[in-house]
Amino acid sequence: MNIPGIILLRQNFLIILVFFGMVLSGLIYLNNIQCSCNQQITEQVIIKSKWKQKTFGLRSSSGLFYNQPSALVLGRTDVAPVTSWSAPIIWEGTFDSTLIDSIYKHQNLTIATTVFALGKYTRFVKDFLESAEKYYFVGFRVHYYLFTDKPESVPEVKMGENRSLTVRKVPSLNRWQDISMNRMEKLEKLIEDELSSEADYIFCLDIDTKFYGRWGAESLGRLVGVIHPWFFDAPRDRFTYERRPVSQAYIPAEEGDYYYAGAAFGGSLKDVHHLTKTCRENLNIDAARSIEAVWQEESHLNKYFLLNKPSKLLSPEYMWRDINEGAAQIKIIRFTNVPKNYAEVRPNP
Ligand SMILES: CC(=O)N[C@H]1[C@@H](OP(=O)(O)OP(=O)(O)OC[C@H]2O[C@@H](n3ccc(=O)[nH]c3=O)[C@H](O)[C@@H]2O)O[C@H](CO)[C@H](O)[C@@H]1O
Ligand SMILES: [Mn+2]
Repeated sequence: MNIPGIILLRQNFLIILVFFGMVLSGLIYLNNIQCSCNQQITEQVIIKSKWKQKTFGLRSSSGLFYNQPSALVLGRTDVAPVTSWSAPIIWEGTFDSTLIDSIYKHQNLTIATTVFALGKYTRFVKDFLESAEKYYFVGFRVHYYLFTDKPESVPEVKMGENRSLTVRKVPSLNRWQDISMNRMEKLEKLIEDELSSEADYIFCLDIDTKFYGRWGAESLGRLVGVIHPWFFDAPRDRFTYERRPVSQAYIPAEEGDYYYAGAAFGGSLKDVHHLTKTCRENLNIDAARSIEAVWQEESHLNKYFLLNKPSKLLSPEYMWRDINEGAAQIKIIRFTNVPKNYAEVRPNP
């Protein structure tokens, strides 16, 4: 080969080399993009599966005897057993406790249950815990979390098998409204930091309360609200929703489904985490504008449930006015407020 021929060959060789170099770096670039995508997907999967979700379905045992459910006849005709968005409303006579317990026992559940007792409200702890041990999720694993500013005053209560109590010290607060509202933030943190790998469901309850009847697996659901005992038969324009548009809890007179109690709500960890986070954020926005909703976090909870419909509602049997009060529709009082002298027990009016 002559000299110009050799030069030509070398030039072609260089061009081919550069071409392959470009293809190779292109491939490396694409591969990197794919890797970082995979990484993002893995992270998403981890975030999603952070919540311990069991999806066993509603398994039942053979050989279990119970009354045949009817497609035609309602268990109750004097109350509504379902909402207009097809969520069940749990009333006595609408479920079979033996069947429900047997279904949920298969799932080996842990139910976290939170209460707050600050200041003089520590006096309610003993009756709450003792009555819960008798009636609340009997036969299931229950982990109570009690937040108090006086851990030393928490009484010794004998816990059943698979049942435990964790006491957390929290700072005292001067206003009952702040104590009540502050629960949302504390619950949000508890779920985030500790419960995700520990519990399957959570219920958040008032402490000035007592159980008098079964509260069991019929109450379990993704997002659970309790119909307030004073408003189950009232028209929505009479509900004590927050009516000032400046508040994040605002609900106009022509909107609203039910009036829900602030004293009891629950559901899956993921859903209750979202609920507490949203309410805490909205409480903070209101506070920054120097506005406090008429019924504090209960107002924000009602706004949340208007925009995020509960998947299950509990009738006022699950949060009644007082053990000595009745109503035609209340066939059993499961959980009720205990009477209190507001002026004496609260730190401020
Ligand atoms: C039946 C019902 O739905 N009750 C709600 C209602 O009034 P309540 O009269 O039930 O409110 P409350 O005085 O019981 O306060 C709510 C909770 O805050 C805690 N606490 C309060 C004061 C105190 O000094 N120490 C203390 O620990 C305690 O856990 C108590 O159960 O409105 C409140 C907010 O405005 C809450 O939404 C309550 O859940
Ligand atoms: Mn209360």
